[in-house]
Amino acid sequence: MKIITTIEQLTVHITAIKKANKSIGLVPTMGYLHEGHMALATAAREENDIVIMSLFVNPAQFGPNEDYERYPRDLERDAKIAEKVGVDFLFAPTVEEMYPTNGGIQIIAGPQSKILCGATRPGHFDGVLKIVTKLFHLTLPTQAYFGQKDAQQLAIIETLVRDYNFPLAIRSVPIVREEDGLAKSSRNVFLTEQQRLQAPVIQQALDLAKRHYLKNGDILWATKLATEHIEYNATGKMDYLQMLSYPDLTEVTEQTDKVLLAAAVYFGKTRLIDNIIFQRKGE
Ligand SMILES: Nc1ncnc2c1ncn2[C@@H]1O[C@H](COP(=O)(O)OP(=O)(O)OP(=O)(O)O)[C@@H](O)[C@H]1O
Ligand SMILES: CC(C)(CO)[C@@H](O)C(=O)[O-]
Ligand code: BAL
Repeated sequence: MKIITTIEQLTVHITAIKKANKSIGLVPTMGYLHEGHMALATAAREENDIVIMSLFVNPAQFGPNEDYERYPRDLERDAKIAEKVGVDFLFAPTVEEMYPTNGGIQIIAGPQSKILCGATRPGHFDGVLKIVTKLFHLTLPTQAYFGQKDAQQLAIIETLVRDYNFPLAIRSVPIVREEDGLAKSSRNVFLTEQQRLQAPVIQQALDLAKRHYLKNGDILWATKLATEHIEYNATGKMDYLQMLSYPDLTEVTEQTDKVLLAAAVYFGKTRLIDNIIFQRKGE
């Protein structure tokens, strides 16, 4: 595996790969790798000739009072993990390398970005689209891999790619969980022992809401029950727990096929997200 830190080096490799007519699988990450990222890389490894993983804590998607500074970083550790799962190129640029100028041109995400995480993190998805657009242009992937844990992000990136005719396919990978159901996340390292024990309530609550909704069809009641389940069983503070049509992220109606039940909960300063996606009329 080669570690690359500059756009110039990356371009040399991409040009050679394209010339050899090889397919490229891109796995964008912010590093501090865990089994969730490894599942993305494994899927990319199976489906492409060349796998490129990017590792970049993107300042553009963090708000001023968020955890950009304290986000966990460990390039040496990540490089070992990436190599093990068969990544060919690890692209780990600096902020100056990615954002050397600010010409003021922005990519603004649409209505899908104003709710759920976007309501709490204004501008977050604009920052995500900024970096993924750059990564798509720099790596020219045949396919790019994203996790369903960030279901809203996935839906917004799919919209960008569809509406702006990016010549690549978006591949989504199911959520990888700890044995007790907690979704794997780089931010889990920030949890205290007590918070870590409580954190699986998020998934339990989402399951409860799903079962209740499929039985009674009452969204308000299902989401209220699930919210209370978290509030009763954990010290975490609710950000949101909502049920929406997926992937458009609008209100659930009789026409809705797939439903997203998503939650974000603060454990101290650590904000965890999780979701489940299911057929409105049951599997
Ligand atoms: N548990 C998981 N299962 C599947 N995919 C995941 C999981 N966790 C992260 N991913 C995916 O990995 C990619 C990179 O995510 P990122 O580097 O932000 O990791 P993260 O663990 O989600 O970080 P954090 O939870 O702290 O935001 C994203 O496409 C994300 O959806
Ligand atoms: C897609 C991404 C790597 C862009 O910084 C990030 O939002 C993430 O890790 O999900
Ligand atoms: N996986 C989402 C990245 C973020 O929290 O900024």
